[in-house]
Amino acid sequence: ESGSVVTTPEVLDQAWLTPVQIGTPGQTLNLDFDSGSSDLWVFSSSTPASQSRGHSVFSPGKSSTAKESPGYTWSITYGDGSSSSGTVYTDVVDVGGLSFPSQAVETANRVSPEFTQETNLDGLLGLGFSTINAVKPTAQNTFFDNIKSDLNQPLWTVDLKHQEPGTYNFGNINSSLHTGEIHYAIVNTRRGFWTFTATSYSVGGAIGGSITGIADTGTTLALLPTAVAKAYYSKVPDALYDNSQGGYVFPCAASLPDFTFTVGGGEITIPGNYINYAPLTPGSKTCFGGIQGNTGIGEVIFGDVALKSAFVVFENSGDTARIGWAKK
Ligand SMILES: NCc1ccc(-c2ccco2)nc1
Repeated sequence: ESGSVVTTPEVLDQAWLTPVQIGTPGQTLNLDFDSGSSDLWVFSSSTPASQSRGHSVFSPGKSSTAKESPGYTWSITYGDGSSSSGTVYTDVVDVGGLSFPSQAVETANRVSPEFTQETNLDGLLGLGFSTINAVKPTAQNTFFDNIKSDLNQPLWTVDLKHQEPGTYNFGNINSSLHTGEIHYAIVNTRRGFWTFTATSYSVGGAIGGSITGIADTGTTLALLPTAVAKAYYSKVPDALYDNSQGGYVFPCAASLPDFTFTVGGGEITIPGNYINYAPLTPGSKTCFGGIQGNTGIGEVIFGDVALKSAFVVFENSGDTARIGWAKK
Protein backbone atom coordinates (compact mmCIF):
# COMPACT_ATOMS: atom_id res chain seq x y z
CA GLU A 1 0.00 0.00 0.00
CA SER A 2 0.96 3.68 -0.14
CA GLY A 3 -0.32 6.94 1.30
CA SER A 4 -0.08 10.66 0.74
CA VAL A 5 -0.78 13.60 3.01
CA VAL A 6 -0.59 17.38 2.52
CA THR A 7 1.84 19.31 4.68
CA THR A 8 1.47 23.05 5.28
CA PRO A 9 4.20 25.59 6.03
CA GLU A 10 4.02 27.90 9.03
CA VAL A 11 4.81 31.59 8.74
CA LEU A 12 8.35 32.07 7.38
CA ASP A 13 8.54 28.36 6.46
CA GLN A 14 9.67 27.79 10.07
CA ALA A 15 8.18 24.28 10.01
CA TRP A 16 5.68 22.29 7.98
CA LEU A 17 2.73 20.76 9.86
CA THR A 18 0.89 17.61 8.80
CA PRO A 19 -2.47 16.33 10.10
CA VAL A 20 -2.36 12.89 11.76
CA GLN A 21 -5.29 10.92 13.20
CA ILE A 22 -4.65 9.20 16.55
CA GLY A 23 -7.00 6.84 18.44
CA THR A 24 -10.61 5.69 18.03
CA PRO A 25 -12.48 7.79 17.08
CA GLY A 26 -9.59 9.60 15.36
CA GLN A 27 -8.27 12.69 17.09
CA THR A 28 -6.52 14.95 14.55
CA LEU A 29 -3.30 16.65 15.60
CA ASN A 30 -0.97 18.69 13.39
CA LEU A 31 2.52 17.24 13.75
CA ASP A 32 5.98 18.34 12.65
CA PHE A 33 7.36 15.40 10.61
CA ASP A 34 11.00 15.31 11.68
CA SER A 35 13.63 13.17 9.94
CA GLY A 36 16.12 14.48 12.53
CA SER A 37 14.48 12.62 15.44
CA SER A 38 12.67 9.35 16.04
CA ASP A 39 9.88 9.88 18.56
CA LEU A 40 6.18 10.43 17.89
CA TRP A 41 5.16 12.69 20.77
CA VAL A 42 2.01 14.75 21.24
CA PHE A 43 0.53 17.42 23.45
CA SER A 44 -1.89 15.48 25.61
CA SER A 45 -4.58 15.64 28.28
CA SER A 46 -1.66 15.17 30.71
CA THR A 47 0.08 18.35 29.55
CA PRO A 48 -0.64 21.17 32.05
CA ALA A 49 -3.22 23.58 30.61
CA SER A 50 -0.75 26.45 31.06
CA GLN A 51 1.55 24.65 28.61
CA SER A 52 -1.02 23.27 26.15
CA ARG A 53 -3.24 26.38 25.76
CA GLY A 54 -3.95 26.91 22.05
CA HIS A 55 -2.90 23.40 21.04
CA SER A 56 -4.87 20.33 20.00
CA VAL A 57 -4.15 17.54 22.47
CA PHE A 58 -4.44 13.75 22.37
CA SER A 59 -6.69 12.41 25.12
CA PRO A 60 -6.04 8.67 25.50
CA GLY A 61 -9.03 8.48 27.87
CA LYS A 62 -11.29 9.32 24.91
CA SER A 63 -9.81 6.62 22.66
CA SER A 64 -11.30 3.12 22.93
CA THR A 65 -8.09 1.65 21.47
CA ALA A 66 -5.50 3.47 23.61
CA LYS A 67 -3.42 1.21 25.81
CA GLU A 68 -1.00 2.46 28.46
CA SER A 69 2.60 1.19 28.22
CA PRO A 70 3.18 0.91 31.97
CA GLY A 71 6.60 2.01 33.17
CA TYR A 72 7.59 3.50 29.81
CA THR A 73 8.82 7.11 29.86
CA TRP A 74 10.54 9.51 27.47
CA SER A 75 12.44 12.79 27.64
CA ILE A 76 13.96 14.71 24.73
CA THR A 77 16.00 17.89 24.30
CA TYR A 78 16.42 19.10 20.69
CA GLY A 79 19.28 20.95 19.07
CA ASP A 80 17.42 24.25 19.37
CA GLY A 81 17.16 23.82 23.15
CA SER A 82 13.46 22.96 23.16
CA SER A 83 12.39 19.89 25.16
CA SER A 84 9.49 17.68 26.22
CA SER A 85 8.92 14.52 28.25
CA GLY A 86 6.18 12.18 29.43
CA THR A 87 4.75 8.67 29.30
CA VAL A 88 3.74 6.25 26.54
CA TYR A 89 0.57 4.70 25.10
CA THR A 90 0.05 2.54 22.06
CA ASP A 91 -2.85 3.42 19.78
CA VAL A 92 -3.96 3.51 16.16
CA VAL A 93 -2.11 6.16 14.14
CA ASP A 94 -3.28 7.05 10.63
CA VAL A 95 -1.15 9.13 8.25
CA GLY A 96 -2.59 9.83 4.81
CA GLY A 97 -4.78 6.73 4.96
CA LEU A 98 -1.98 4.47 6.18
CA SER A 99 -2.82 3.04 9.59
CA PHE A 100 -0.78 1.19 12.20
CA PRO A 101 -2.78 -0.29 15.08
CA SER A 102 -0.19 -0.21 17.88
CA GLN A 103 2.03 2.81 17.30
CA ALA A 104 3.90 4.10 20.35
CA VAL A 105 2.31 7.49 21.05
CA GLU A 106 4.42 9.45 23.50
CA THR A 107 2.17 11.76 25.52
CA ALA A 108 3.74 14.90 26.97
CA ASN A 109 3.49 15.55 30.72
CA ARG A 110 5.52 18.72 30.09
CA VAL A 111 6.84 20.76 27.16
CA SER A 112 9.29 23.67 27.08
CA PRO A 113 8.05 27.23 26.41
CA GLU A 114 9.22 27.14 22.78
CA PHE A 115 6.68 24.39 22.09
CA THR A 116 3.92 26.09 24.07
CA GLN A 117 4.43 29.25 22.00
CA GLU A 118 4.21 27.44 18.65
CA THR A 119 0.46 26.90 18.89
CA ASN A 120 0.11 25.37 15.40
CA LEU A 121 2.39 22.49 16.39
CA ASP A 122 0.75 19.69 18.38
CA GLY A 123 3.76 17.38 18.48
CA LEU A 124 6.39 15.67 16.38
CA LEU A 125 6.38 12.55 14.22
CA GLY A 126 9.95 11.24 14.06
CA LEU A 127 11.19 9.89 10.73
CA GLY A 128 14.78 9.25 11.85
CA PHE A 129 16.02 5.72 12.61
CA SER A 130 14.35 3.90 15.49
CA THR A 131 17.76 3.26 17.07
CA ILE A 132 17.66 6.78 18.54
CA ASN A 133 14.08 6.61 19.87
CA ALA A 134 14.10 8.08 23.39
CA VAL A 135 11.61 5.77 25.16
CA LYS A 136 12.96 4.03 28.28
CA PRO A 137 13.38 1.18 29.15
CA THR A 138 12.71 -0.03 25.56
CA ALA A 139 13.14 2.06 22.38
CA GLN A 140 10.00 2.14 20.21
CA ASN A 141 9.62 2.02 16.43
CA THR A 142 8.89 5.06 14.31
CA PHE A 143 5.68 5.12 12.30
CA PHE A 144 7.68 4.56 9.10
CA ASP A 145 9.50 1.54 10.54
CA ASN A 146 6.17 0.12 11.73
CA ILE A 147 4.42 0.41 8.35
CA LYS A 148 7.47 -0.14 6.09
CA SER A 149 6.76 -3.84 5.44
CA ASP A 150 3.21 -2.99 4.28
CA LEU A 151 4.42 -0.38 1.78
CA ASN A 152 4.82 -1.03 -1.95
CA GLN A 153 8.36 0.36 -1.63
CA PRO A 154 10.30 0.82 1.65
CA LEU A 155 10.52 4.60 1.32
CA TRP A 156 8.90 7.93 2.03
CA THR A 157 9.24 11.13 0.03
CA VAL A 158 8.92 14.80 0.88
CA ASP A 159 8.06 17.76 -1.33
CA LEU A 160 8.23 20.90 0.80
CA LYS A 161 7.30 24.15 -0.94
CA HIS A 162 8.09 27.76 -0.04
CA GLN A 163 4.92 29.19 1.51
CA GLU A 164 2.70 26.65 -0.26
CA PRO A 165 1.30 23.27 0.79
CA GLY A 166 3.49 20.30 -0.10
CA THR A 167 3.22 16.53 0.37
CA TYR A 168 4.63 13.60 2.30
CA ASN A 169 4.23 10.25 0.50
CA PHE A 170 4.75 6.82 2.00
CA GLY A 171 5.43 3.73 -0.14
CA ASN A 172 5.67 5.19 -3.62
CA ILE A 173 7.43 7.78 -5.71
CA ASN A 174 4.95 10.14 -7.39
CA SER A 175 6.88 11.07 -10.51
CA SER A 176 4.69 14.13 -11.09
CA LEU A 177 6.32 15.73 -8.04
CA HIS A 178 9.78 16.03 -9.63
CA THR A 179 11.13 17.07 -13.01
CA GLY A 180 14.74 15.88 -13.06
CA GLU A 181 16.15 12.45 -12.42
CA ILE A 182 16.44 11.27 -8.81
CA HIS A 183 20.11 11.13 -7.80
CA TYR A 184 20.87 8.79 -4.89
CA ALA A 185 23.57 8.79 -2.24
CA ILE A 186 24.19 6.09 0.35
CA VAL A 187 23.05 6.96 3.88
CA ASN A 188 25.21 6.21 6.92
CA THR A 189 22.69 5.28 9.64
CA ARG A 190 25.23 4.84 12.47
CA ARG A 191 24.13 7.94 14.40
CA GLY A 192 20.44 7.31 13.70
CA PHE A 193 20.12 10.13 11.17
CA TRP A 194 19.80 10.28 7.36
CA THR A 195 23.48 11.17 6.97
CA PHE A 196 24.79 11.59 3.41
CA THR A 197 27.60 13.30 1.55
CA ALA A 198 27.28 16.03 -1.06
CA THR A 199 30.42 15.60 -3.15
CA SER A 200 30.79 19.30 -3.92
CA TYR A 201 29.10 22.67 -3.66
CA SER A 202 29.33 25.93 -5.54
CA VAL A 203 28.56 29.58 -4.83
CA GLY A 204 28.62 32.05 -7.68
CA GLY A 205 30.81 29.77 -9.79
CA ALA A 206 33.36 29.01 -7.07
CA ILE A 207 33.54 25.25 -6.43
CA GLY A 208 33.96 23.86 -2.93
CA GLY A 209 34.66 20.40 -1.50
CA SER A 210 32.39 17.71 -0.06
CA ILE A 211 29.86 18.26 2.72
CA THR A 212 28.62 15.42 4.94
CA GLY A 213 25.45 16.16 6.88
CA ILE A 214 21.96 15.01 7.81
CA ALA A 215 18.74 15.58 5.88
CA ASP A 216 16.49 17.05 8.59
CA THR A 217 12.90 18.04 7.80
CA GLY A 218 12.54 19.28 11.40
CA THR A 219 15.21 21.98 11.19
CA THR A 220 14.31 25.27 9.51
CA LEU A 221 17.65 26.40 8.10
CA ALA A 222 20.69 24.88 6.40
CA LEU A 223 23.44 24.68 9.05
CA LEU A 224 26.56 24.02 7.01
CA PRO A 225 30.27 23.75 7.91
CA THR A 226 31.53 27.14 9.09
CA ALA A 227 33.98 27.38 6.16
CA VAL A 228 31.11 26.84 3.71
CA ALA A 229 28.92 29.49 5.35
CA LYS A 230 31.88 31.89 5.36
CA ALA A 231 32.55 31.23 1.67
CA TYR A 232 28.88 31.84 0.87
CA TYR A 233 28.56 35.17 2.69
CA SER A 234 31.88 36.36 1.24
CA LYS A 235 29.79 36.70 -1.95
CA VAL A 236 27.10 38.84 -0.26
CA PRO A 237 27.88 42.58 -0.13
CA ASP A 238 27.67 43.99 3.42
CA ALA A 239 27.00 40.59 4.98
CA LEU A 240 28.51 40.12 8.43
CA TYR A 241 28.46 37.65 11.29
CA ASP A 242 26.37 39.23 14.07
CA ASN A 243 27.29 37.65 17.41
CA SER A 244 24.19 39.07 19.10
CA GLN A 245 21.98 37.36 16.51
CA GLY A 246 24.15 34.24 16.45
CA GLY A 247 24.52 34.21 12.69
CA TYR A 248 25.13 35.93 9.37
CA VAL A 249 22.96 38.94 8.60
CA PHE A 250 22.85 41.26 5.57
CA PRO A 251 20.75 44.09 4.12
CA CYS A 252 17.32 42.68 3.16
CA ALA A 253 17.74 44.46 -0.21
CA ALA A 254 20.79 42.30 -0.99
CA SER A 255 20.51 39.96 -3.97
CA LEU A 256 21.81 36.65 -2.68
CA PRO A 257 23.64 34.13 -4.86
CA ASP A 258 22.25 30.62 -5.34
CA PHE A 259 23.89 27.75 -3.44
CA THR A 260 24.33 24.57 -5.48
CA PHE A 261 25.36 21.17 -4.10
CA THR A 262 25.97 17.88 -5.93
CA VAL A 263 24.52 14.61 -4.55
CA GLY A 264 24.71 11.27 -6.35
CA GLY A 265 25.97 13.02 -9.47
CA GLY A 266 23.04 15.44 -9.66
CA GLU A 267 22.96 19.14 -8.84
CA ILE A 268 20.47 20.75 -6.45
CA THR A 269 20.24 24.53 -6.30
CA ILE A 270 18.96 26.47 -3.32
CA PRO A 271 17.73 29.72 -4.88
CA GLY A 272 19.19 32.86 -3.37
CA ASN A 273 15.76 34.13 -2.36
CA TYR A 274 15.33 31.10 -0.06
CA ILE A 275 18.61 32.12 1.63
CA ASN A 276 17.22 35.60 2.27
CA TYR A 277 15.36 33.96 5.12
CA ALA A 278 13.67 36.73 7.09
CA PRO A 279 14.04 40.22 8.63
CA LEU A 280 15.49 40.10 12.16
CA THR A 281 12.16 41.50 13.36
CA PRO A 282 9.14 42.37 11.24
CA GLY A 283 9.95 45.47 9.17
CA SER A 284 13.68 45.40 9.91
CA LYS A 285 15.95 46.25 6.96
CA THR A 286 18.46 43.66 8.22
CA CYS A 287 17.80 40.05 7.30
CA PHE A 288 18.95 36.72 8.73
CA GLY A 289 20.45 34.11 6.43
CA GLY A 290 18.86 30.75 5.57
CA ILE A 291 22.37 29.29 5.40
CA GLN A 292 24.29 29.48 8.67
CA GLY A 293 27.40 27.81 10.10
CA ASN A 294 26.92 24.74 12.28
CA THR A 295 29.31 25.96 15.00
CA GLY A 296 28.61 24.29 18.30
CA ILE A 297 26.16 21.73 16.84
CA GLY A 298 27.22 18.09 16.50
CA GLU A 299 25.89 17.82 12.97
CA VAL A 300 25.86 19.56 9.59
CA ILE A 301 22.17 19.94 8.84
CA PHE A 302 20.52 20.14 5.42
CA GLY A 303 17.30 21.55 6.86
CA ASP A 304 14.13 22.87 5.25
CA VAL A 305 15.90 25.69 3.33
CA ALA A 306 17.71 22.93 1.38
CA LEU A 307 14.89 20.36 1.33
CA LYS A 308 12.27 22.77 -0.04
CA SER A 309 14.54 23.27 -3.07
CA ALA A 310 14.11 19.63 -4.10
CA PHE A 311 12.00 16.46 -4.16
CA VAL A 312 13.66 14.07 -1.70
CA VAL A 313 13.35 10.28 -1.34
CA PHE A 314 14.20 8.59 1.97
CA GLU A 315 14.59 4.85 1.29
CA ASN A 316 15.47 2.10 3.76
CA SER A 317 15.41 -1.39 2.27
CA GLY A 318 16.63 -2.85 5.56
CA ASP A 319 20.26 -3.48 4.82
CA THR A 320 20.79 -0.33 2.74
CA ALA A 321 19.52 3.18 3.30
CA ARG A 322 19.66 5.76 0.50
CA ILE A 323 18.58 9.33 -0.03
CA GLY A 324 17.52 10.59 -3.44
CA TRP A 325 17.41 14.22 -4.54
CA ALA A 326 15.62 15.54 -7.64
CA LYS A 327 14.85 18.92 -9.16
CA LYS A 328 11.18 19.90 -9.26
N1 LIG B 1 14.26 19.47 15.06
C1 LIG B 1 13.19 19.08 16.00
C2 LIG B 1 12.41 20.24 16.47
C3 LIG B 1 11.25 20.61 15.86
C4 LIG B 1 10.54 21.71 16.34
C5 LIG B 1 11.05 22.38 17.44
C6 LIG B 1 10.36 23.51 18.01
C7 LIG B 1 9.14 23.99 17.67
C8 LIG B 1 8.91 25.05 18.49
C9 LIG B 1 10.03 25.18 19.30
O1 LIG B 1 10.89 24.23 19.03
N2 LIG B 1 12.20 22.04 18.03
C10 LIG B 1 12.87 20.99 17.54
